Amino acid sequence: MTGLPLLTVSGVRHAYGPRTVLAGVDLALSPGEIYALLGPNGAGKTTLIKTICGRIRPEAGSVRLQGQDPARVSAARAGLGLVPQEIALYAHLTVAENLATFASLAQVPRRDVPAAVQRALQLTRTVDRAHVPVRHLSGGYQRRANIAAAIVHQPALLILDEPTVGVDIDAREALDAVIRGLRDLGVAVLLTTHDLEQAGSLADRVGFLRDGALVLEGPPQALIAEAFGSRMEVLVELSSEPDAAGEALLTAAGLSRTAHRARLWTCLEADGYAAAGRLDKQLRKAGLCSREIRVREPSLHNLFSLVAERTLAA
Ligand SMILES: Nc1ncnc2c1ncn2[C@@H]1O[C@H](COP(=O)(O)OP(=O)(O)OP(=O)(O)O)[C@@H](O)[C@H]1O
Repeated sequence: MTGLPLLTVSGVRHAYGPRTVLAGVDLALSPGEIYALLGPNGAGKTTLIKTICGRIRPEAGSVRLQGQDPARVSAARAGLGLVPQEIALYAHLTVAENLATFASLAQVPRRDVPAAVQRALQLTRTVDRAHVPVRHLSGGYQRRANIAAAIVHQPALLILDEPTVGVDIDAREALDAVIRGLRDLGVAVLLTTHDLEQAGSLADRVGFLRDGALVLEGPPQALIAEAFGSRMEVLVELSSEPDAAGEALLTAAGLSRTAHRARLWTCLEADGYAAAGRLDKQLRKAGLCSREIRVREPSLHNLFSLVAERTLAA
């Protein structure tokens, strides 16, 4: 992270009818910084992105990109590139044809278009697919081609809405490498994601949006250390889904169900390994079979649960 903020969002408020979605959001982003915006479904992430892009005018507060308001000044909008959730490319055109089209739309001078296309292909590692129609590309290549289209005019800020949707695990590393490469060139990157592994490994800072405000913000490892200290996560994977009595027992033992799998239960303990042994015995005695008990360092998943459950100390 270097220099003064490139993007400043101050006290932004927005409502859809009676429903307030953004209730005073403050956010600053510097050149060469990756910021991951996290939050449950419907938290307002996409609305905030639309506001930053100038597509929604906030009812209160302000957005400034390089000192200008993107909702009013088209030159400010030229300073950003957006990769939406759904791939937004011409499916029948090749990657290079798409990039040339997007370059022209972004008013790159005609003589500079070939070099701009080449640069975007190289930065997104899509040179080998330059002459392939987009509809024949894998999900990972389509996403990178969409990033290429968003950066062909060399914006200072790149915004990615859910970049890992439709991208398989193997292609994610390549995607992350492209995002890091852009960051290293000084591009500021703002992304929304439900992929907490990606956010934890990629972002310089994360921000949790809840109830229309950023309730927690900072470097992921520092936030995790601050929230959990030296506690470890104990994960219990049961052989089968517990019945009501089993659930009561697990809850009484201090475990809570993970969001994604009914058989996977978790708790945070100061004495992680000893606690795992204790739990194992306790569960066996009660007739609950665990397939595996793991002890690991807390992650953004734990922090996300903590924030979502509003149990974080004020
Ligand atoms: N055009 C609209 N009119 C009315 N309500 C809307 C509109 N767009 C979004 N909403 C509502 O505003 C809330 C925030 O939506 P938004 O898409 O910003 O959330 P999000 O955090 O991006 O969600 P997700 O993670 O599911 O993409 C949701 O309750 C949504 O239903």
